[in-house]
Amino acid sequence: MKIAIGADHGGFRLKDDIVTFLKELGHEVEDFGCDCDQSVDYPDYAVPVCDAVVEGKADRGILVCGTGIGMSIAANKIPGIRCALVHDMFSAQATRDHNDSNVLAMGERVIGPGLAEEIVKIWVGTEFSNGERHIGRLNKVKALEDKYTLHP
Ligand SMILES: O=C(CO)[C@H](O)[C@H](O)[C@H](O)COP(=O)(O)O
Repeated sequence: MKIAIGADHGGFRLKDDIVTFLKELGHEVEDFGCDCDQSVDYPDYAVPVCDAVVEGKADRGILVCGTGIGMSIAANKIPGIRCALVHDMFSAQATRDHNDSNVLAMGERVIGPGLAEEIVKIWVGTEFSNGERHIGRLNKVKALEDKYTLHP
């Protein structure tokens, strides 16, 4: 799988750990930064990761900031992105199974690398269930994108 990844200054250490972990699992990773603790703005790193997913240049995306919240808020503004903020293994499985989430957000200031790696492993390895009820709900989410997207 090809995975795009990005972080702000609050998440780059965990992001770097996840990059190494994903490569060990045999995945291709495109790292959009950042790479140091100089203060940056999370939307600037959410956008290139999400663009890569929406444009089909990456299969999935992973975003890390201090809490994962800022990244998830920014990512979910982008049509086509279903970003899940996850800090437990049950939700990692459920959000793939039920929501077909294509971006995972986590917070370096919330969880440690051991749990984050378990979450990534489950999230990357779980397929969408294709359940009829879930497809119907996702279609309603897509309809919201159309309804609330500003058209010039
Ligand atoms: O957006 C966030 C919180 O919802 C992220 O966790 C950021 O990483 C955090 O806000 C950065 O905070 P800092 O005080 O500027 O380091």
